[in-house]
Amino acid sequence: MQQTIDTREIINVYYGTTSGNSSRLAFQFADEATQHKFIPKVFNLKEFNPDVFIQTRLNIFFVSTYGVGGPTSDAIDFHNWLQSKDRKQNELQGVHFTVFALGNTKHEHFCGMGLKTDARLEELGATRIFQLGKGNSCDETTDNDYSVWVESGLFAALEALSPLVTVPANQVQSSIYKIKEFNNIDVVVGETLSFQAQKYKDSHSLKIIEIKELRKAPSPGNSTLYLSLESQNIPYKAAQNIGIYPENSEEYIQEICTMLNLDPQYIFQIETKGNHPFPTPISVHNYLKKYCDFLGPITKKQLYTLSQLVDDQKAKEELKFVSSHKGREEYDTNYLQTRQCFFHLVKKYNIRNISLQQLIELCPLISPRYFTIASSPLKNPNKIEIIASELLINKERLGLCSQFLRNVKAGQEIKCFLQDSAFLLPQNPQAPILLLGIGAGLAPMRAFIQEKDEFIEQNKLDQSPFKGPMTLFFGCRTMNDYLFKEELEEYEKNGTLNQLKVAFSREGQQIRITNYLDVEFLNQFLESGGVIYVCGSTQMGRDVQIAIENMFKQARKVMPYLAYRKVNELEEQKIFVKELWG
Ligand SMILES: Cc1cc2nc3c(=O)[nH]c(=O)nc-3n(C[C@H](O)[C@H](O)[C@H](O)COP(=O)(O)O)c2cc1C
Repeated sequence: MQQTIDTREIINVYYGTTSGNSSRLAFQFADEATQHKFIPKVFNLKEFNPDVFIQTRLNIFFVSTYGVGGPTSDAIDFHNWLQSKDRKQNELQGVHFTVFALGNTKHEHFCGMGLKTDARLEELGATRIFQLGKGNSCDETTDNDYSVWVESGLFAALEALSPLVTVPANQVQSSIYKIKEFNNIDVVVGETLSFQAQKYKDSHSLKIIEIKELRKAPSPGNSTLYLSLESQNIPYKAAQNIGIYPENSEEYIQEICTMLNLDPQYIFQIETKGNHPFPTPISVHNYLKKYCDFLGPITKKQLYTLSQLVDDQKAKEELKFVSSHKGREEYDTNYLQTRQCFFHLVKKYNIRNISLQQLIELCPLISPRYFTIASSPLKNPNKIEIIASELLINKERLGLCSQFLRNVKAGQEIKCFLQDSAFLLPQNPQAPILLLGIGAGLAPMRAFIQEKDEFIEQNKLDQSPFKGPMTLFFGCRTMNDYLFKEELEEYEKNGTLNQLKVAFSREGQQIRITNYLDVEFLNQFLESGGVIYVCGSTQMGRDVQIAIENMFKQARKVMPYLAYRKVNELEEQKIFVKELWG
C-alpha cells in the first residue's frame, strides 16, 4: 500500500540581511513551519523571482533596515521591483503575505524597510495573513520579539488558510540533510548551494600584506588593528564596505571535536533535495573552521535540542523552559544578554551525543563581519586598508572575528567581498566637508582624506570630488588611542585637511567631538552648502543629530517638533551621512 502523509502548502520564506539576524529568524521560522507540516522554502531576497513569488500563495518576509530606513544590499533589487511605478494596481492579488521587520530603535526610521514592504504589498492587492511584527536589536530583544509575534497567533492564521491534506509520501519534498561518508572513488556531482554558501564561494581570497596594532597601550577589548590586503586589481572605492568571513580557531575546533567525538579528518558529503548548506565533500575540520557558527548567540532551537540531549534533569527543564514562549524573559536576560553560545552550553552541560548531522542543522553558517575601507584606491591601487576594533564579550572572550584577526598572519589569505557603503562621494564637489569620527570610525574619513590628498599631489585638485575645504573632528579616549596621529597632522600641515581637531574624552579637558558642534558653527557650515559625514557609535550619531536639531531650533527658529524632520531631510538629501554601529 502506498504510504501517505499529512501536509500543508509551500511557504516561501524571504530574508534580507546584513549581519545575519533576518536569516537566522527565517531559518528558525522554516523549522517551526515544518513542525506545523508546512513546506517552507527559504530564499535570500537577492534570489527573489517575481514569477515564483506571484505563483506562490503563502509568503513571509524577514527584512532588516539599513541606511535611512532602507533595504539591506541584498534586498535592493527586490525593493526597487516592489516600489517601482511599473507595478500595476492589484498586481499581487491572490498573494498572501506577512512581514517581520527588523530594526533598532536607536536608529531613525525604526524598521523602515519592513514597514514600507508591508504597506506596499497591501497597496498592490496582496492579502495580509497576519499583522506586521517588529524586532528591535537595541537591547538584543529581536529573537524574543519574534517569538512573541509567532505566539500571538501566526501559525493559527497560517493553518486557517492552509488546512492539512493527505498526499502520497513521495510527493513531499524533504530538505533534511543526510550525511554520507565520501570515498575518493565517488563522483562529485555539481551541487546547488544555498545563497549564503554561494556568496562565500564567490567571494575573493585576498592576501594579508601587513597586520599590526594601532594603539599605544592595547589590552584585550581595547585594541585596534590595522590590516592591509593585496587588492589583486579588484576595483574598489574609498570608504566602501568590506565583508570579511572570520574562521573558528584551531583550539575551538579541537575542543568541539573532542567534546562531540568527531574525527576532524572525516570527509563527508551531504545528500539533500534542497540547496546544499555549504560545498562538499569537506572534512569535519574544514566545515568547523569555515562554516559552522557555534559561537554566535544561542537560538531557541539550539536550546530545545540541548534540552532533549542533556542528562541532568534540572538542566533539561531549565533549557526546555527558556526555549519556550513562557521562558522568553529568562532567555533574554540569562542567555542573550549574557551572550551564551552553543559551544559553551555543550561544554557546560557536558553534552556528548550530538551527531554531525544535528550540528549542521543546528548551527547557522558563519556570517561576514563588515568594515569600512580606510584607504583610497587612488593612493593605494594595490592594497585595501582596514581598521578593526576588538570586541571582548563578557570581559572574558574575544568575539569570533576579533579572535580570527588576532590569529591571522601576513601572507595568509582571507575570504572577503566588497559592497557600497553609505559613504558616497558628495554630489557637489565644491561642498565643504565635515568629517566626524570616533575610534575605528576614522576609517572612511581617512579614505576620503587620502582621496583628496592624492588629487592635490598629482596637481589635479580641479578634478577632485573634494574641491572644497575639509575638516576632521576625531574623538578618542586618550592620546594612546590617537590613531594615525602623524599622518593626520601631516595632512593638516600640507593643507589637505583645512582643520583637524582631536577630542580626548578621558584625558585633559575630557571633551567629545560634539563639543565642537556649536549652533553658530553648524549653521554657517550648512548655510555654505556643507556635507557632514559621521562614523562611530549609534550614541555618537544621536548626539550629532541632537546638535543639528538644536541648530535648527536656535539659529533658524524652526519649531521644536519640526527640527527632527529637518535633520531627516538633510539625511535624505545626503547632506548628513551616517554609518553607525553598536
Ligand atoms: C549601518 C546600519 C544602519 C542601520 N539603519 C537602521 C535604520 O535606519 N532603522 C532601523 O530600524 N534599524 C537600522 N539598523 C539596525 C538593523 O536593522 C538591525 O540591527 C537588524 O537586527 C539587523 O538585521 P540583520 O542582521 O538581518 O542585518 C541599522 C544597522 C546598521 C549596522
